[in-house]
Amino acid sequence: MCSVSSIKGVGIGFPEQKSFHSKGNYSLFGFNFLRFRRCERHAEKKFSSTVVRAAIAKPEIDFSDPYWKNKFKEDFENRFDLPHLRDVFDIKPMPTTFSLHNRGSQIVSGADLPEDRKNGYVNDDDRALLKVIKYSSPTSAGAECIDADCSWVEQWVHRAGPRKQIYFEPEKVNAGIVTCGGLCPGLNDVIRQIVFTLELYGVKKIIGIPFGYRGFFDQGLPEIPLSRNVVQNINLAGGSLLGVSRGGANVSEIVDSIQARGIDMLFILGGNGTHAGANAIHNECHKRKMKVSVVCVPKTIDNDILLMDKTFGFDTSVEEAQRAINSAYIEAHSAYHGIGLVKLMGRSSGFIAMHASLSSGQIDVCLIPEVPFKLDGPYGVLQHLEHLIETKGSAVVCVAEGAGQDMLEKSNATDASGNVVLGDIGVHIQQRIKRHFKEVGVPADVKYIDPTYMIRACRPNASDAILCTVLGQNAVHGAFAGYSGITVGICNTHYVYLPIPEVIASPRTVDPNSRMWHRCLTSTGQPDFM
Ligand SMILES: Nc1ncnc2c1ncn2[C@@H]1O[C@H](COP(=O)(O)OP(=O)(O)O)[C@@H](O)[C@H]1O
Ligand SMILES: O=P(O)(O)OC[C@H]1O[C@](O)(COP(=O)(O)O)[C@@H](O)[C@@H]1O
Ligand SMILES: [Mg+2]
Repeated sequence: MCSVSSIKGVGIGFPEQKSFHSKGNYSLFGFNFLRFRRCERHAEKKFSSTVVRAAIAKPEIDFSDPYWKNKFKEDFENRFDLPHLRDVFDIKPMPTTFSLHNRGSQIVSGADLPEDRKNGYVNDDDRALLKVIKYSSPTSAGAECIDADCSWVEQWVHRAGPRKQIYFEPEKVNAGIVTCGGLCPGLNDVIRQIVFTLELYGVKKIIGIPFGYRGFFDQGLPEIPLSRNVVQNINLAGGSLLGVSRGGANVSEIVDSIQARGIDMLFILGGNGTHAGANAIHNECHKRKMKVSVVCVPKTIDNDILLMDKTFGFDTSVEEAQRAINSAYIEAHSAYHGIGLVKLMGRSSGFIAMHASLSSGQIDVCLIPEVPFKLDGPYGVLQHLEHLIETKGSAVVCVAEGAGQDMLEKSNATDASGNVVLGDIGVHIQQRIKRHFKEVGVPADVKYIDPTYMIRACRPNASDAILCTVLGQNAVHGAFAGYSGITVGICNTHYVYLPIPEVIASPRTVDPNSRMWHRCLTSTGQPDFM
């Protein structure tokens, strides 16, 4: 039995938390050194929409212990151990039907492969290194240290890919796919690859659940049968073939619906909220002794999922944002004392704004949620804009939607998923700029562009399309390998499986001490606005 009382859980609040806790003058991984088992780790999760409470205890490491590194590694291995159907069921694997040797319609099972084609499978013990930089000191840029000396400790995570042995008979599999949250370029590409790969294993029954978690219990929403024919061209359009939605996640009702439909492999595409729901679904299925594999594919243009290089759709959004930035730049440069202002998405993370600013090379001021700023005063944004108008004759500002929320009136309103409804920082800054220049008697021509929905409704660019392909295929391999409660990701260019709680303990945010933020500041030339 899992005992909750044995764990001291620390609430990890959305969205303010950083991915790493700060302790003393060096940053310390938020790792749990209590060695509780996986079921315990999940037990204390309370799923409210805006707060995910992960049972992550504050690390108490005895650095005087000569074996602390070994203990750390052992603990890390335990935490990143992947939940498996074997943990709950007495099941035996069978040789895979996923062929590395495809001859047209003839499927060659893994067992019958010729010798020279048998080394294409990933072993359960294969690992990828999660952290690849050895920081020599806690003061190194972006340093993520465990101890005061920033000692090097290997952290390995599980490699994704097809296994030689599988835990489902493909002919009997009943697979479901659902897309939740907001839109993101590449959703259709992932759906398409999941369907293709399932069919390659030999799966005959694949359904799409319409409009996110809502589709599980809204009787008026029929499920969508999926096959290679149905999904063949869906990657040519943005959006999701299945539709998306926020809110309405009642885990017990969803699992009732999974049970009633006989789904035994569920692929869930979504962001941190969706992952929290997916983990709850995974736990509930296991509690009810349902042999269901729940596998997520992280979807968020905000790029706010922990541990991975990036999420699909992010690159595309950054690229799409260029068009808005370029328009703002042209407007600003063509006007007398022109000021262009672009608001980009990013609820609690400024990745899109930072990357779009950097790549465009046209931004003078980039404002993100992670870095506080003032509009007024000698070091404020407005004063700097005055300086830019005086010296350059124009200026372009890029602001992430979650930035500067402290200067807006709080409404306490939430959306259907429980996400805080943000004040419109773009409109606020636009008004403040206009007012300021009027007050100081300097003419300024302010043009405000809000392309937020345009940057996520498009189809993915080539590199995102490839990422979607690999993630979608790996999601299916993970389910056949018998894992559940996992998500797929790319870490240091390698594809991996990660336990869901580890990637949503807090939203991933821009580290103001990172090289990337410093590069952004170097590029914009902006001062500190505090
Ligand atoms: N903590 C949670 N537990 C269970 N379900 C959740 C949780 N947070 C959000 N959800 C559900 O997940 C879905 C998507 O969440 P949302 O926050 O809108 O998007 P995203 O997954 O992109 O962050 C919604 O249906 C929402 O009700
Ligand atoms: O208007 P909507 O659909 O709520 O979407 C707005 C939100 O979508 C996002 O782009 C992405 O959020 P999700 O990852 O939760 O889908 C946020 O940056 C933004 O606040
Ligand atoms: Mg979210």
